[in-house]
Amino acid sequence: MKRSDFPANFIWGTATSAYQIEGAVSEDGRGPSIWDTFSHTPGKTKGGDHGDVACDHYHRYPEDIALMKELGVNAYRFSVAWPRILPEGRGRVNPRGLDFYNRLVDALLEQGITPWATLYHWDLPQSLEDQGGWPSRETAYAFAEYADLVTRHLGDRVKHWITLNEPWCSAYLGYHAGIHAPGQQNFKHSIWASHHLLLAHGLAVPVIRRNVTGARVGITLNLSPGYPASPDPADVAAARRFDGFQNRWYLDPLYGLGYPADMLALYGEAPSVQGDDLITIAAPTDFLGINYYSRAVVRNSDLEPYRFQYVRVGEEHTDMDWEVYPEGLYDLLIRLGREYRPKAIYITENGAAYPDAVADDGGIHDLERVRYFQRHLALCLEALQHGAPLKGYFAWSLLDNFEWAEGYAKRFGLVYVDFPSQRRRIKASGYWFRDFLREAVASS
Ligand SMILES: OC[C@@H]1[C@@H](O)[C@H](O)[C@@H](O)c2[nH]c(CCc3ccccc3)c[n+]21
Repeated sequence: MKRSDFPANFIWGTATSAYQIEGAVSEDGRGPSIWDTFSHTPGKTKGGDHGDVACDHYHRYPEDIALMKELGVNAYRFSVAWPRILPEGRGRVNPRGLDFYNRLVDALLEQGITPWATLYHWDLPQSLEDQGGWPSRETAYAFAEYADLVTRHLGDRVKHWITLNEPWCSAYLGYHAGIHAPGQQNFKHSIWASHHLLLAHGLAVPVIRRNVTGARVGITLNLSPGYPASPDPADVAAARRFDGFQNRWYLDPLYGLGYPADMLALYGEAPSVQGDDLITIAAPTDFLGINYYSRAVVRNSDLEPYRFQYVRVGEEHTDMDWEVYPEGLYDLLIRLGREYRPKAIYITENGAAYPDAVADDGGIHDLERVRYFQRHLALCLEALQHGAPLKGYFAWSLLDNFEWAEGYAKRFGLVYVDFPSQRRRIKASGYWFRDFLREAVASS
């Protein structure tokens, strides 16, 4: 499989997010986010890690753009930090926050790299959380105001916009599982949060289109195909519930189907839908972003409210203990193409954590990660050849970075970061990706 097997206009990129790489959390007027609060709360992140410095990208972005150039990517997916732009979430604008993204975008364009901006990658301004956070409908309106401000300032140069990164994570991990910021464990709040996140997306789509000539707008979802652990009908039903919990709860409203009836019945908790919300949420988009890492295998369980249990399967697992299962990406792409018929699909994240180390020769020989990329790209190609509307691929991630609750212990980068010195080193996977993009590799 080689680059020229893909369409000539296929987008090849790397992805990051603001809180995971920027650092400079109190510089140039940035306000606190829920991840500043959460990561500084004892016990919430591995080793008490936080994003205060991270990859110091706020200062080192020219060097990081040079790395993207060396890898040969033609696009870069980053996120805009809401608390840099509006330190209190709404109202007072921080011009130095906007200036950073102006500098970043101009530097990318200068290198011929197309900027793809995610408006929200989990760093909700703390003051909005203090006023209710995503369980409050007001936060959806605040997001639309934020989207308006950012796209008015960057929309002349940034044409590709992703409203939200993974609303499932913000709602479920943040408000029910409690393992992500703000760390609540309240099922009802997580359902309300999911609705207000989708509403925020729907409110922002027309705002972005109004502000950006030629805008291409979409949302990024973390989707996982669910497989029953056995042919037992109870396990098959559990897999359907998993699919509703992880995938259909978001896909159905976004594609005009409303919330899935089986899940509404299961939850017994209706989202706080008002008026035309479902029409707003189903605003037509230009693409669907998918973050794919692995599949789920589940069996039946009495565990309320989802009533499924994960089953650990497979021979190969990454450092996150996620099964390496590229076939799941193929199945997912084919299903989405058939069932939801998005105009275009971009893999906005795909990658793997492995315990990378600098070898005696100074290299990082992450051959497992090379293999992970090769296998997943091969299945992307197969899905594309079988009709999936796949138009691009962003590797997660450009740099080793702050991996949320796992802190800096989990490395996903094509580029190794030695955090004490901030020195970057391209890993074997980075060189492989570079050669793949240059078409210098022998076709495998
Ligand atoms: O965990 C690797 C990446 C994160 O670094 C990204 O910020 C985030 O967009 C992202 N999503 C997923 C899949 C969903 C997930 C995220 C974190 C923890 C568990 C599941 C994996 N990743």
